[in-house]
Amino acid sequence: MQSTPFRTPSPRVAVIGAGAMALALAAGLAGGDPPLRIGAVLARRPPAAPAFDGMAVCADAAGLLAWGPDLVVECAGHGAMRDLVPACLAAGVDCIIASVGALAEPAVLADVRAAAERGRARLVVPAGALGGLDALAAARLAGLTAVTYRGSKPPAAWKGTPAEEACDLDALERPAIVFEGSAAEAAARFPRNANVTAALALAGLGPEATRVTLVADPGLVANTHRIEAEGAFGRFVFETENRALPDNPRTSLLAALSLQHAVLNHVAPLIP
Ligand SMILES: NC(=O)C1=CN([C@@H]2O[C@H](COP(=O)(O)OP(=O)(O)OC[C@H]3O[C@@H](n4cnc5c(N)ncnc54)[C@H](O)[C@@H]3O)[C@@H](O)[C@H]2O)C=CC1
Ligand SMILES: O=C([O-])CC(=O)C(=O)O
Repeated sequence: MQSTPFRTPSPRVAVIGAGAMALALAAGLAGGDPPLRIGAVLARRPPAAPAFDGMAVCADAAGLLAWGPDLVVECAGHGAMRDLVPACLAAGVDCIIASVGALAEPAVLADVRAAAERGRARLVVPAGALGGLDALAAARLAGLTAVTYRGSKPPAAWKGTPAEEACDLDALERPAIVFEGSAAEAAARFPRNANVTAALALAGLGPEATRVTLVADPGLVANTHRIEAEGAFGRFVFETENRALPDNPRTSLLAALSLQHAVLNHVAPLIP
């Protein structure tokens, strides 16, 4: 038998979405050691970037499933997560998702859970642009008392969001709070900027009790995420300053790398 660095000889990995994160994921996996080529993409139109060359292009969930993936990575948006991921899970295909914010809606979480149970498949929720969720999920087992999150991005990253109603993004001279509330509300109102708050809520205190502050800061070039957590375990503070992807100022490179790591974790026998 041919030797392979993966658990199966040729893992069949597909991606939903062909935007900034899918591009970074495809290029990252193909350039890795060992290289792993994503074989299929579900996209609204055939993607032009060379990173997608050679991939089967699918138009819908039926086409994707007909290609025969053993792993699907969603990086398209809340609508794609809600509409496409349950079908993949119900068909027995494991999924890794970027658009975690969709799970802050209890009905969507229930739907996805039921589909995964029906298909005996696994939904993987990566930390995305955040870090520290392994510690938070472990700490939760002994009880958490408070989890707060503060996410700060340059004004350009908040364009086209409700932050435009909170301040004049083009005229900001100092940091402005554009949202304060629960993770549930943050994930729903900022579907392209606050998926991390839903991942934090799932790992910790849930969508209502996780407190969120979102900030537009003209002094920043990086997307900054700060978590503070307290509970029976003690206390931790985790902060990361993330470079954005070249094709999307809202999305951190670390979010794409987190998906890449989750894919490798799924296909490799051992990965640190
Ligand atoms: N968990 C995390 O830390 C993060 C999660 N995200 C999530 O990842 C998503 C993707 O991020 P980017 O690649 O930066 O966004 P992007 O806007 O660059 O790309 C999204 C792509 O998905 C496509 N798309 C949308 N709905 C689709 C559908 N139903 N079927 C097929 N294609 C569809 C769009 O046409 C676009 O090409 C975001 O919308 C957000 O929900 C983004 C950043 C961080
Ligand atoms: O990439 C980031 O920094 C976070 C983000 O957009 C999200 O959670 O939706």
